[in-house]
Amino acid sequence: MKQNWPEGYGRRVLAEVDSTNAEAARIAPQLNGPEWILARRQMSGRGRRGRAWSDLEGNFAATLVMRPSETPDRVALRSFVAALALFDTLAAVTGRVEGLALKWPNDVLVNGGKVAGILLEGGGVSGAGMSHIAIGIGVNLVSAPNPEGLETGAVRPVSLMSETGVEVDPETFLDYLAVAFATRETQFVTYGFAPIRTAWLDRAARLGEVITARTAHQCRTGVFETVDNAGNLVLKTPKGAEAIPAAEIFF
Ligand SMILES: O=C(O)CCCC[C@@H]1SC[C@@H]2NC(=O)N[C@@H]21
Repeated sequence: MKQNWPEGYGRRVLAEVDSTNAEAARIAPQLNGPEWILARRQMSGRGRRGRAWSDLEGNFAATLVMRPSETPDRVALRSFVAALALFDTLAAVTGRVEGLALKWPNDVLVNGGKVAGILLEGGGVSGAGMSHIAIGIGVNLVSAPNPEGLETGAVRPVSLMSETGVEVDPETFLDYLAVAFATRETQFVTYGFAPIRTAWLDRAARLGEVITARTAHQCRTGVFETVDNAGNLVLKTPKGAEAIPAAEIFF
C-alpha cells in the first residue's frame, strides 16, 4: 500500500555515497528540518564500534539527520525510537510480528538473526547542545553479509528475503520507515521515553534470560532484567543489579 510521506521530513535519494552518516554530517549545517538520506549504493558504510558495514546491492542504507535542541542524553534515546520504528516497518512490510525481536541496544532480529543495525552519531556537542544527530540504518533486505570473522557468540546476519520470503526495494522500505519513525517520534516528543521504553521491552529478545555484555574492558554475565529510564541495560549479577550504558551483548 502506498504510504503518505510524513509532513515536515525531507527526502534525498543518492545514486552513490561513501556513507549516508558522513553525508548527514556534511549537510547538517544547511538543514531546515529533519531529512532522510537514502543511498542506492553505499561504498564505505560504517557500523557500531568502528566496524565496517557492508552494503550489498538491493539492501537498505539510509540516515535520518536532525537538529534537536535537547541534551545529548535525551538525544541518545532516539536509538530506541528508531529501533521501534524499524520493528514497526518490518512488521508492516512482512505482515507479521512473529520472529521479530529487538536486541539491546538497537539491532533488529528476524528468526534470531540480525537483519538490521542502527548507528547513532552526534555532531559537535557545545553549550547549545548537539549540532546534529545522524541516525544511520542498515537493513539486509535481500542479502546478508558473509558471517566470516564474526566474534564467537555474535548473532548471525540474515536477510529479510531469506527469512520471510518478502522482497521489498529500498525506496518502498523508506516510505514505510519514514511514516513509522514520524509516529514514534511524535510519541516520544509528546509523552517522553516511558511509552517507548515499555514498547521496546515488549519486543526485547532474551528479556529475563542470562546474557553477556561485553565492552572493550569488561565482560558481565547476568540476567537481563530491564532497560532503565536512561536506556541502560540492567543486568542482575551475583554482585547486584548493574546498569550498563554501552556494550555488545551475546546470548
Ligand atoms: O553496526 C551496526 O549494527 C550498525 C550499522 C549501521 C549501518 C548504517 S547503513 C546507513 C548508515 N550509514 C552508515 O555508514 N552506517 C549506517
